[in-house]
Amino acid sequence: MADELVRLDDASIHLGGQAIVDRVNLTIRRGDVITIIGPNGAGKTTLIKAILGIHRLTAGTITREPGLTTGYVPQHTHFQPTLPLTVKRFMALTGASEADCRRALEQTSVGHLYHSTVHHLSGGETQRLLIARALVREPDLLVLDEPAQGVDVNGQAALYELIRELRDRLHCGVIMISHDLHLVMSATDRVICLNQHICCSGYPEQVSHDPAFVELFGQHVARSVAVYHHHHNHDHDLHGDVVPPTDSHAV
Ligand SMILES: Nc1ncnc2c1ncn2[C@@H]1O[C@H](COP(=O)(O)OP(=O)(O)OP(=O)(O)O)[C@@H](O)[C@H]1O
Repeated sequence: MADELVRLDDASIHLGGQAIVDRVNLTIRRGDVITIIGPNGAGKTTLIKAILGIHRLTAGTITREPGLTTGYVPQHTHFQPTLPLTVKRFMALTGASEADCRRALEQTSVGHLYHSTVHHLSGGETQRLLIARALVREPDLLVLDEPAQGVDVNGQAALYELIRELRDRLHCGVIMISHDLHLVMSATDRVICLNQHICCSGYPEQVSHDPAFVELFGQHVARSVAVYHHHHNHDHDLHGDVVPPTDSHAV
């Protein structure tokens, strides 16, 4: 199918004799922003490593678009504190040209930090630097493992906004793992709830009402996510005043 970047059919990964990922079916297309949620140890990182080709499937198939390039932001990046490392040097380690490094840094709005030391960056700046590194090869698919970790709440919303902007500007696909359920529900097109197998998946609002989601995250979380992702039950006129909904908006 057109724009299909990666397709998993009944994909399983067994590690140490256990099914860590169990018969997952998933298609990622250009333009998608897909978020994987699920409890600790659910196999989320293992699944995205399979998408990247780091883990081999033990059953099922994975099909990648020929010539697919991926950009990856791993869950843990440790900067050695005893080594003074500048943003410039960190980006140069990718082997990309200075122009490409600078372009990627501009794309994540941290171009002004080119000569800064990586240890002095804030949580949000660090994550933007890591996304910039993943962008230097102009990936078809951006794979992000908890991109908002270490970022304050306002910064998290801005980061998810950036990810959507990058998807629009670069016309790539995005698959990410997140634990920030509220932000996920507002910033993603499709949610996959993983607990070895896919418990439920779909548009954020569908998923938040799914019994499997409620079972995994509890009534309280499900209710708060559903409230957060509310429908407007009214429209506004040209002056901003509230008016009854038109038929096309009625829910
Ligand atoms: N090489 C390995 N051999 C055996 N078990 C492994 C291996 N790698 C990971 N696991 C196990 O697989 C399970 C899933 O790990 P994974 O990191 O994919 O989970 P996760 O959903 O990303 O978790 P978290 O949200 O805590 O990051 C864990 O129980 C982990 O201990």
